Parts: sequence; structure tokens; C-alpha cells
Amino acid sequence: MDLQELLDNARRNEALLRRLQAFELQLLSCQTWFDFLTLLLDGLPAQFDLDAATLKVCDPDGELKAAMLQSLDLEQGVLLNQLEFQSRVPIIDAAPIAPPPPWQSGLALPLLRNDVYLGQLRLYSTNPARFQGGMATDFMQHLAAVIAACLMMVKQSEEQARLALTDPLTGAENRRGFERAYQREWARGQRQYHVFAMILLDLDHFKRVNDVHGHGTGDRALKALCRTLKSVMRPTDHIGRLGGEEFAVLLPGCQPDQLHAVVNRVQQAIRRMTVYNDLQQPVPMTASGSFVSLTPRPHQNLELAQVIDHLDSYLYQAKRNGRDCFVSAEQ
Ligand SMILES: Nc1nc2c(ncn2[C@@H]2O[C@H](COP(=O)(O)OP(=O)(O)OP(=O)(O)O)[C@@H](O)[C@H]2O)c(=O)[nH]1
Repeated sequence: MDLQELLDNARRNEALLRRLQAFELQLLSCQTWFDFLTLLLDGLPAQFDLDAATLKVCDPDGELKAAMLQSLDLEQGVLLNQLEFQSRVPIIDAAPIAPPPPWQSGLALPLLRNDVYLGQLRLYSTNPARFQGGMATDFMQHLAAVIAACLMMVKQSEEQARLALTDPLTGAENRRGFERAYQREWARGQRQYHVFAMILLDLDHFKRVNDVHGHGTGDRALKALCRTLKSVMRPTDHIGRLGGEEFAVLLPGCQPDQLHAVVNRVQQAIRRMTVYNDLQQPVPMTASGSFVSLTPRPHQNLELAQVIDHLDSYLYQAKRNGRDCFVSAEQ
């Protein structure tokens, strides 16, 4: 290699180092899964002349995927198509890999944080010479270490944000969390003419459950209700505890003609729900509710409080109908 080539190489390395440092600073400022994943999966290929980046993440109990799904809205959720969640990801050293088509070369980098193996970052190029055996990977390994640290930081920051928006007893979203989900969904509906649906529901004779069986049983019933709702809803649906034993469910993309079937499923599941009192005796539960389809229009705003007030009057009607009853609040 002559002197000119050496100088060119050094210049290229210096430029790459500067770009890496700028990218790492961007990574360090990410606080949400959306910012982090967008930067990693779109920003990294764009800024480093690559064709794709993917992540294989160790997620033995599915918690990470669930947390990401909760944080991302329905549109943003497509980012997860570029991720693979696996209960075990093989431990590798940084090395070129045989890429899947249509890519011509690839590099796998381990994501390690404090000796904990988090998964792999995989970079792909259509240029067969881009990643080759024997190439130096120290810059990229350094980047992978920063990515691993940022992944843990974003996880913690998202977890804290989630706790502030979560009801501690049931794990449902609290009023603030649900309000945020509603506002996002309304704005998305306005942009894309998406419909969504809402169900308001309330356990029947809950005061009696507390009075006869004690608050411990009442609390178990609230937790069971939340678990039951989760089991029959999609992971992208939102369950909010609005106060006491009143819950609301927000169903993004639920078409009006599907809503009756969904409500039916919810009602059946609540009837089948098993709650035991302190003497291990089963306490039968039912709920009443109301439901409505919403079609946001541009330049029209409908506050969550207005929707809840509307649903509340129909919920009252369901209670007057004898309870264990769900009423449509369509006008
Ligand atoms: N165990 C428990 N009870 C709660 C909690 N929050 C609210 N409650 C109770 O929920 C009960 C609500 O009672 P009501 O509003 O009279 O309604 P209800 O008895 O379910 O009657 P209907 O809704 O008309 O069927 C009250 O007794 C509250 O104390 C909670 O976190 N835990």
C-alpha cells in the first residue's frame, strides 16, 4: 500500500468514526421504543450506506415484545416486522454471515451489556464486498456495545413511563394512560379515516361483593376482570381502569359490524371468570356495559370525557335493564 492509499484509508476511517460518534449521540437521546427502533432500523442503514438492519432479540417470556407493542401505536407497530423475538438467540462473535436474499453480504454483531447477552444486530448490504471474512469490525463492535446499552436504557425509561400510566392493582392503564391512548387513536383516525370502538363496563353489584366477601375478594375480582379482558382482546387494544370498578376498552381498527361479536365475547368471558372468596368459594360475576363505534373526522374533536359521558348514560340503561347486559350507544 503506498502512502496515498494509507492517507485515504486514514481519512475514510476518521470520517466513519465521526459519523459513528454522531450516530451514538442520537442513540443516547432516545427514550422511547419508537425513536430507538426507527433510528436503528431506518437511520442506521441510511447513515452508513447499508441496505437493511435487523435485530434478533432474546425475549424468553415475551415481555419485551409486549412492552414494545404497548408503547407503539398500530402504525408504528410495523417496525416490529424487522425484529425477531426468540426465547434463545445463539451467542455469536462479530463476524460476516451468509445473508438471506436479496442481500449479498451481511454482518452479525453480538449485543452484550454487563455480560448479559441481549441478542444480535444484523447488517445487510447488496454489495457482496461490503462484509467479508477477515475484515476489521472493531468500529462496528463498539457501535453494537452502545446499542446494547441504549436498548437497556430505553427499556428502563419506557418501563418508568408505563408505570406512571398504569393502575397498580390491575395493571390496566390508569385514566391518564387511557386518555393518552384515546388521543393518539383519535389523531390517527383523523389522519387515516380509521374507525375505532370503545366499550365501557362495570362489574355488577360490586359493592355487595366487597360487603359480603371483603375487599380482598373485591380486589381479586378487579384483577381477574382485567386478566379476562386481556385474554379476549388483541394485544394492541387498550384496557383502562377509569375509577373504582369502571373499565373502558379501546379497540383500534374494530369495524362497527365486528363490535357486537367482540362485546359478546367479552360478556361470555366475564360470566366464565372464576373469582374465589377468602374461603375458596367461587363468587359468580357479571358486568354491564355500553359500546360505540367512533369515526374521527378531520377538524372535529371529541374528548374522551364526552365519549365516556355518552357511554355512561347507556351503561346506566344496561343496569336498569337488569344488569349482565351490554347496550349499544349508537345514535
Ligand atoms: N375491592 C375494591 N373495591 C373497590 C375499589 N374501587 C372501588 N371499589 C368499590 O366498588 C363499589 C362500587 O359500588 P357501586 O358504585 O354502588 O356499584 P355496584 O355495587 O357495582 O352496583 P351496580 O354497578 O349498580 O351493579 C364500592 O363499594 C367501592 O368501594 C377497589 O380498588 N377495590
